[in-house]
Amino acid sequence: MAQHFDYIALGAGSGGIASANRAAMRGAKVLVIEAQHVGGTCVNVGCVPKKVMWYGAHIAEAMHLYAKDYGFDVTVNNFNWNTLVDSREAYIGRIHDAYGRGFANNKVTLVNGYGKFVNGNTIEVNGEQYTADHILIATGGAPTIPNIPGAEYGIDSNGFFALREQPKRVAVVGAGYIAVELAGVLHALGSETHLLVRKHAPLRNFDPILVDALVEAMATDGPTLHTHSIPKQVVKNADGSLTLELENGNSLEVDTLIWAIGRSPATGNIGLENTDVQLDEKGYVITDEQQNTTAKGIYCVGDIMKGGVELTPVAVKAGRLLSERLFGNMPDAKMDYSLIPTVVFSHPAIGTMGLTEPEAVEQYGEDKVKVYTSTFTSMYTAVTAHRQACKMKLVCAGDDEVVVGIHGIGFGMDEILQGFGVAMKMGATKAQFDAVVAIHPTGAEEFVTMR
Ligand SMILES: Cc1cc2nc3c(=O)[nH]c(=O)nc-3n(C[C@H](O)[C@H](O)[C@H](O)COP(=O)(O)OP(=O)(O)OC[C@H]3O[C@@H](n4cnc5c(N)ncnc54)[C@H](O)[C@@H]3O)c2cc1C
Ligand SMILES: NC(=O)c1ccc[n+]([C@@H]2O[C@H](COP(=O)([O-])OP(=O)(O)OC[C@H]3O[C@@H](n4cnc5c(N)ncnc54)[C@H](O)[C@@H]3O)[C@@H](O)[C@H]2O)c1
Repeated sequence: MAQHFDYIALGAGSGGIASANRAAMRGAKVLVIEAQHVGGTCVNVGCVPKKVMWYGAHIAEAMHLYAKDYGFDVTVNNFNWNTLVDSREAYIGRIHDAYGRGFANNKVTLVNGYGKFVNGNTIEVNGEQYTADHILIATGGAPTIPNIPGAEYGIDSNGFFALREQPKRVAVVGAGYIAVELAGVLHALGSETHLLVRKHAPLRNFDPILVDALVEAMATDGPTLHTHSIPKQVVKNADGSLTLELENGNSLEVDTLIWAIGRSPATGNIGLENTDVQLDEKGYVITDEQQNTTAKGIYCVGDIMKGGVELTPVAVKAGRLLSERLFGNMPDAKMDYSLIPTVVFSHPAIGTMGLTEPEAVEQYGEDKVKVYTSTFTSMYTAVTAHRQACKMKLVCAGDDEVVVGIHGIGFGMDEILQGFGVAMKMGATKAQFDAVVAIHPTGAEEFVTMR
């Protein structure tokens, strides 16, 4: 006999955990099924280990680039990659424990195993069947590997987090968040790092002020950027090194190759053919604005959702709102996918929300868009030989100059954006930004003093 639950979450990542706990808090009998580690991509091979490595890179930069001019005579005898990895994994272990306590407190049942739909209200895992009135699919995604000869000699972001030895020479292929973040970390920690992008720059869909400043920062103190560089073939050499052959005729020899060319949704092997859930041509789940799939009683949040935004807080919020709708007496609850702030943990960090300048011009017309910018040297680096630029931009639209885009790159930008996000979400105008007294001396004050 199948065990029956009010709610099953397939996948205990950002979306599944948040939704399951909220449903249980609202009185539902909940089952979570997880094939690997609780916490999903974010906790195990995403945001969390990435941010730890980024902090490690910060410490390296402080010692190598800045300490001397602050008067410290620092001699670094050794950097032990494994110590950093051990500290990181121990921290992740403590997060796993916290999730376990959360599930226990909320009386959520966890089953470890790979779940598959048997029909629209039944999931089978480890040979057992479980039924529910409501089922959430939150299975996340996996890194994409290109279809070229020798691609298998490369690793992906999961492989990066599994590295127990620091690569001496490394190539990172891709131009998105992951490529930029991993290349920045590897470079700062001392690997000879090459970042290969297909077009003229990384993060090319971000506001041009960010792209230009990032490229400038990379040229000064960052990984070697190879533009217009498309891998054609990877050859493994007798000494174990890899030669990356490019379509433009160039080649590059490295010890480790990391593919960071995007991710694909994990929907291909979960028995969706036994349900009425429809996928788009790339395998993303089609939903309406309340996370309903095309199958009654089956919902979806997170990275597998068509038209979604692949960020942890998005999966978490959508998951919680769905549970409020299903079990919390909030029939109209739905996620607002507009104006989502995001940070790239590059060197220096990027924070961005809303429209880029080109997008605003296209949407409102050139004469309705006014742009304010600020360029300065972060005070943290200004007293050193490694001066690092901060660049900020406000994109305003209409006669009221509503702030429709906020973009910044520079020291502290990762922590600055959240508060301005509140103002933007409330529809703040440039005049309202200016009405706030600045906090001095900070980088954030530039956003309220731009002329
Ligand atoms: C390197 C990297 C860095 C990132 N950094 C950030 C960041 O700094 N900030 C940010 O906001 N976002 C970041 N992200 C994105 C973020 O991790 C994802 O958006 C988020 O994890 C998506 O949550 P999810 O619930 O959709 O899926 P996931 O977190 O991927 O969880 C899905 C879970 O489902 C499980 N699963 C899959 N199929 C089955 C099955 N059949 N049965 C049982 N379990 C199954 C998987 O094992 C997994 O645990 C990063 C991603 C990566 C890869
Ligand atoms: N700081 C953060 O919040 C953070 C960090 C990491 C990831 N994420 C999330 O995870 C998602 C996935 O990140 P990602 O970096 O894998 O994907 P992405 O979509 O951001 O970037 C993929 C990049 O690879 C390039 N590319 C695609 N195919 C290629 C090929 N064959 N050869 C060379 N380049 C190719 C694309 O042009 C694109 O620039 C992001 O969109 C983001 O939402 C967020």
